[in-house]
Amino acid sequence: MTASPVPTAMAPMLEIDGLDAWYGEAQILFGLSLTVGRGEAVALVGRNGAGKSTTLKAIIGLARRRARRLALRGADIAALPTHAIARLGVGYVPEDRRIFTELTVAENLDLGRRTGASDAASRGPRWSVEDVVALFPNLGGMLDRPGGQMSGGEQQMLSVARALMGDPALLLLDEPSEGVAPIVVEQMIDALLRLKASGLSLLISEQNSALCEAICERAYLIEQGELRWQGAMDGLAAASETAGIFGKI
Ligand SMILES: Nc1ncnc2c1ncn2[C@@H]1O[C@H](COP(=O)(O)OP(=O)(O)OP(=O)(O)O)[C@@H](O)[C@H]1O
Repeated sequence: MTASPVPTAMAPMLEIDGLDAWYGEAQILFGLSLTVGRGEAVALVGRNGAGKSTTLKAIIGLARRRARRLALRGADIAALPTHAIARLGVGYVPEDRRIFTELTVAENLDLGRRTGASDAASRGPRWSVEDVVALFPNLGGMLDRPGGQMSGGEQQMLSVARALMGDPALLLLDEPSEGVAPIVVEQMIDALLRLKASGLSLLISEQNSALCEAICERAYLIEQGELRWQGAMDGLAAASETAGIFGKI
C-alpha cells in the first residue's frame, strides 16, 4: 500500500513500519513496527539501552531514521524535520526534560506555545496556562520561578506542561516517572489519565509498570532495538518475565 499524501480521517494517529535508526554509523533500531490509534495510550517498554528513547527520537527526526512507513494520520512524515513534525501536532517530553533553567516557568510554557501545532487541522485540545496549572497545581505558585530552581518532579511536570502548550494531538513521553518521587508518579498518572480522557493519543516509554498499567491499553516490548512482543497490557508481565526483564518494568 502506498502512503497517502494528505491526512485521512480513518488512519491511525501514528503508523510505523520497518523503522531503522542510527547514531552516526551505529544502527540502534532494526525494523521496528508499531501503531498508536487515535485517543489510544500505548506503552513502549524494555530494559535500559533497548532503544525506547531512540524510537521516540526517530519518530520526530532527532535520530537518523529510515522506514517503510512513518505516518501521522495517514500522512508520510519520514522526510520532515523535527520542527515540521511538531507543527503537525506531535508533542515530545524528553527523558532529560530540557527545561530552560534561566527562564521562568511562565517563559518555558510560552516557548512550548510557540513551537507547537500550527493549524486547527493538526491541533489536539487547546491548552492555556490556566489549563496546565489546573492539571499540575504545583506549577501554579511558581510561574515566576526560574526553571533551575525547581525540584526534579516539578521540572518533569513543567516539561509535560510545556509540551501541552503546543496543543499536541499525539504526545510522546520518555520515561515520565524516571527519577521522581512516588508522590509525583501518582500525580503524573492522574494527569496522564486526564489527558487520555481528553482524547490525546499517548506513546509512553516507561519502566514503571504501575504507570503503564494505569494508563495504557497496549504495550510493545523491545530488546536490542528489535520488537520482541506486542499485545494487551495484561499480557506484558508474562512477556517481560520470558524476556528476563520482569521487575525492571
Ligand atoms: N547519542 C547517542 N550516540 C550514540 N549511541 C547512543 C546515543 N544515545 C543512545 N545511544 C545508544 O543507543 C542504544 C539505545 O539507547 P536508548 O537511549 O534508545 O535506550 P532506552 O531503551 O531509552 O534506555 P534508557 O532507559 O537507558 O534511556 C544504547 O545502546 C545507547 O547506548
